[in-house]
This record gives sequence, C-alpha cells and structure tokens, in this order.
Amino acid sequence: MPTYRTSPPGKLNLFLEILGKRDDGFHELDTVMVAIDLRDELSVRPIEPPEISLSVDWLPSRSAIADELGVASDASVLDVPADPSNLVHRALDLVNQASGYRGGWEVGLGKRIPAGAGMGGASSDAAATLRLAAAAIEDLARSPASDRVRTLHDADLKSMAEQLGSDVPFFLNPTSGLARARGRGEKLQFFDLPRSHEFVVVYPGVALSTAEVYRNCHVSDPVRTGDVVIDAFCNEPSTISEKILYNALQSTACGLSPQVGEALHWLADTSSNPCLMTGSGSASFVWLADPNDSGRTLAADLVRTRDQRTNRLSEQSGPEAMIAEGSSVRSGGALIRAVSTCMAASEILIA
Ligand SMILES: C[C@@](CO)(OP(=O)(O)O)[C@H](O)COP(=O)(O)OP(=O)(O)OC[C@H]1O[C@@H](n2ccc(N)nc2=O)[C@H](O)[C@@H]1O
Ligand SMILES: Nc1ncnc2c1ncn2[C@@H]1O[C@H](COP(=O)(O)OP(=O)(O)O)[C@@H](O)[C@H]1O
Repeated sequence: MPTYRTSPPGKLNLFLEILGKRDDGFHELDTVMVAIDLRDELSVRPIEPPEISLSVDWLPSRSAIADELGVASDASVLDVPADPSNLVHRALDLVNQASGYRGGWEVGLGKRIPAGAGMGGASSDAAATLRLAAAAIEDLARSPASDRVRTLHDADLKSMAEQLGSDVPFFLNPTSGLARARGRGEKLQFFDLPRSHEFVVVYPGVALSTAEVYRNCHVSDPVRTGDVVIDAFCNEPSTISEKILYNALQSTACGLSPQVGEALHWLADTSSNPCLMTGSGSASFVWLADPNDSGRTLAADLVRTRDQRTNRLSEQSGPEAMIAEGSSVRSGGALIRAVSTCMAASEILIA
C-alpha cells in the first residue's frame, strides 16, 4: 500500500472571547484564527497487522530544539506521547470503527509545532490523520483484493473531528484564510484574506494545559466581539492595533506561568508592533504591520537578545543551571519562528 503524506499547519488565535460556561463544562467562545506555515510532517500507511505503529520525532532533531529552549534533551517539555493518547492514534481508532477497516497503520509524525503552546499542533495532526486515513480507505474500498471497507464522507470526518477536540474541525478544512469559531470551537465560518500576514512567534519552553487554563479563567462581562478583528484583517489592515487583538485567556495563563508574561514583555520591548498570546498559551506572537517585512529581522533581534541572556546567565550560574528541567525564557531559551498565514491548501501526497 502507498504512503499518504501531508504537513499539518499550526494556528494563531487573533481574538478570543469567553462568552459563557456551559453545563457540559466547556466554554462558549468567539475566536478568530488563522492557519500558519509552521507545520508538522505526517505520513500514514495502511499495513496488514492490525496495530497502530506510531513514531514521533522533533524536527530537525530533539537535541536542536532542546538547545534553542535551553533545556536538557530529555526535558519533559519535549515529550510528545507515541502511545494511544496521541490524538493521531485516537483519530485512527475512530477511522477504523467508522470504516470497518481491520488492518493497521504505520505512522510517522515529525513535530515542529511546540506542544501545549496554544498553536493547535495535536489538533492539526489529528485532523490531518482523518484526511489521510480517509483517502487511504477510499483507495482500499476500490481495491478488489481488500476486505470490505466503508468510504468516509465529509460528515463522518466532521463528527470524528468534534469527538477528538474543539479545535480539530478548524484544521479539517485545509483552505487558507481566516476562520471565526463559535460554540466550543466547532461552529466555523471562513473568510478570505486578501493578502498573507507575517508574525513572529515565541514559545517560552513551558507547556500549558488547555483544561487548566479554562478551569481558572473568568467569563467576560461585558463581552467583546470578533467582528472588528475579522473586518480589520479582511478589509482594513491599517486598523490592526494592540487595541483590537485580544485574548481573554491571557491574564489567566500569565497567572499560571510567569514565563508567558515574561515572553510578552520581551516581545513588547523588542518590537513596536501589537503582540498577543495565542489560544490557551503558552506561545505569544507579534503581528508585523508592514506586509513586506519578512519577520526575519525581528526574529534575528529576538534570537540575539535570547542568546545574550543565555550567555549572561551561563556566566553567572554555570551551564548546569542553564539546562535544568523547565528552564525557559528566564534562563534565556525560547523557540523563535517567523511565520506567515497559510495561503495555499494543505495537499495530500501519495507515493
Ligand atoms: C484554547 C483553544 C483556542 O483555539 O486552543 P488551544 O490553546 O488548545 O490550542 C481551544 O479552545 C481549545 O481547543 P482544544 O485544544 O481542541 O481543546 P479540547 O481538547 O476540546 O478541550 C480541552 C479542555 O479544555 C476545556 N475547554 C475547551 C474548549 C472550550 N471551548 N471550552 C473549554 O472549557 C475543557 O475543559 C476541555 O476538557
Ligand atoms: N500529535 C500530538 N502532538 C503534540 N501533542 C500531542 C499530540 N497528541 C497528543 N498530544 C498531547 O496534547 C497536549 C497538548 O497538545 P497541543 O495541541 O500541542 O497543545 P495546545 O492545545 O496548546 O495547542 C500535549 O502536551 C501532548 O501531551
């Protein structure tokens, strides 16, 4: 059987308001998201033995990412489960149940999107898995040699995406542009973006649990609306400012992890452009006002200040203190990436 591949994108929330708490424990949201070109790499191949074999690696390597974060390469912040708790694994279980496929899957997952960052890496991997596995099942259904399998339709994928997580339906739609998500995140409306937007993202080397951030958050009163942000990005980029980018979870996340607030201050000190935390954190981003600015200059400035701080701390406290588990912006480490909004659909490659 062939291998099916794609590159699941990350996302940034440009606006997030909490409208209320529901009886099922979830929060009613109004959020505006864009997919960005920081991407994981996912390959899925149907195999005969009825097992799911999943290998997960950091790209370019775990030690390279650990160096950037200033943590030891066995630090738990870099642990991504390769067991049934990985959303890729759970997505394949749902596909098998729905399609009646009785074989197994060999899966390779290369991570670039930091975990627990508010960038939706796990959700995007899960949505991409549903799309790849559905394409494989469709091919299997056509093959006379195979067991009977049921082809999966868009409605099946949507229902499975909702079971996997609130953010997963957003990533099922591989189009570019900007999305408004309401309900618990599954009620989606897509808008065309006339041009791409550039950002610099900073991940401070601490993972935040989405559930814990929501547990500690407050329902807003009065509530803001995402209309203003949608209009600004789609029609009036000159009106994008610190005042309209908003995330109701930001103060809760800063309270749970000082590194989140430190990263936001660091961004504000280095750039005059608006900055905001994404999702439930821990990553933050700067939006670059000039569409011709590649973000590389700001990213290079941030890397320089990060490395100066790393060297200073290393001289003060020695290298052992630098690589202590959990050290992050405090000790100089942070992932810094210049990213753009995705302007093209994520393709499925078959080989
Ligand atoms: C905050 C957001 C913003 O886009 O993104 P991330 O920071 O996770 O990327 C999302 O709302 C996260 O969506 P997702 O990561 O799929 O969360 P889920 O697995 O559905 O939920 C994890 C937990 O978060 C809480 N939760 C999630 C969504 C929501 N609308 N209300 C909630 O209260 C619930 O306690 C739930 O058990
Ligand atoms: N495919 C995956 N990639 C990354 N993390 C995963 C994956 N599947 C499950 N997880 C677990 O989900 C947690 C949060 O996932 P992630 O989507 O990266 O964060 P966020 O909700 O902040 O966007 C991780 O800490 C990890 O333990």
